[in-house]
Amino acid sequence: MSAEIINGKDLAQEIRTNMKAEVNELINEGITPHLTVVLVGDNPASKSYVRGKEKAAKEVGISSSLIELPSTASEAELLDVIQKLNGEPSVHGILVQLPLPNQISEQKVIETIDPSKDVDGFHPVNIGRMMIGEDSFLPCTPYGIITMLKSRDIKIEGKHAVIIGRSNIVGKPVGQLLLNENATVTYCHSRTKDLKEHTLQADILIAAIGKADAITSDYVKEGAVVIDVGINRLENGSLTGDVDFDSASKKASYITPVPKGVGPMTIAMLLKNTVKAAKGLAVVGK
Ligand SMILES: NC(=O)C1=CN([C@@H]2O[C@H](COP(=O)(O)OP(=O)(O)OC[C@H]3O[C@@H](n4cnc5c(N)ncnc54)[C@H](OP(=O)(O)O)[C@@H]3O)[C@@H](O)[C@H]2O)C=CC1
Ligand SMILES: Nc1nc(=O)c2c([nH]1)NC[C@@H]1CN(c3ccc(C(=O)N[C@@H](CCC(=O)O)C(=O)O)cc3)C=[N+]21
Repeated sequence: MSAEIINGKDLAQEIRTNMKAEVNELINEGITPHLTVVLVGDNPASKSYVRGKEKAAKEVGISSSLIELPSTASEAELLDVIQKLNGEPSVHGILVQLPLPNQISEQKVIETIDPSKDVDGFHPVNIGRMMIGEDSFLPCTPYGIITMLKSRDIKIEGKHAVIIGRSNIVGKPVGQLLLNENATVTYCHSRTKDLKEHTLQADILIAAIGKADAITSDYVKEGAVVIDVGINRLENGSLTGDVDFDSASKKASYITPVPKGVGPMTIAMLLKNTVKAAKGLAVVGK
């Protein structure tokens, strides 16, 4: 079988185009959705992601601003910035770019963001609400993955989804969203014994480990849907995923590429969450 490619770049473009009218309506009502991104330090990958987000926001009419702190910034300084943004009514969404320098606790930062402005969906209130199936801000990458599956009418209910990776921002929440959609979910991680034994059972295989081209066709069941979350920069400057695209696409029924796969969808879902925040639709407590 030769897999059909789910192009996240094109789908994200379609989503942005469809969002414009909704944003315009809000602007006509006097509400311009506004996203503030906080970037600590000068990690080139983070800077490039932030630029991508600003460009996408502008395209749909969402205004955005960037607050940059030096890599030496203290935790107290960053928490102070977040508290000010929490209290600023014109700011609807707050995103603190991860990873943060070692002197700053990521968890403390995430917990300081007002859950009703947490457009990343990382705050424990949003994670908890997602877990019990209540309305919340969904984490952007998992939300993007579900949107990609639904765009092709790929059935999730009753399917066996195997997730490789269990981070709080990708692996765990994508498994939870698939469970909410009635999949049977298996999580694999670095301590999993015999990874292949699990992945070869997957109807839907999600790779989110951060190891270039690690998941070859040997790990893929014939006809599986393969979602590649990995973003790995090679020495020659090119980007590649966690999945060995050429071999895996010979067995998969659907596959997502890198680049032009999950990455652009993550940004599109961030914009959706920002509009949701601006509409005051986030019924999340503090
Ligand atoms: N496309 C997008 O929008 C996004 C892409 N990414 C990319 O996705 C990838 C994963 O990101 P993230 O979740 O933050 O990464 P983390 O490093 O936080 O987590 C990696 C996970 O993979 C597991 N793992 C590592 N090596 C193996 C292995 N050989 N076999 C099985 N499991 C393994 C780890 O296990 P253990 O828990 O035991 O250590 C861990 O759970 C990265 O390439 C990142 O750049 C991330 C966010 C958004
Ligand atoms: N608070 C926070 N929220 C995040 O959502 C977050 C974060 N921190 N830290 C880093 C990761 C990574 N991430 C990506 C988003 C889009 C692309 C993306 O659009 N990639 C393009 C390629 C871009 C290029 O060429 O450089 C693609 O895959 O086609 C990649 C990576 C969001 N993250």
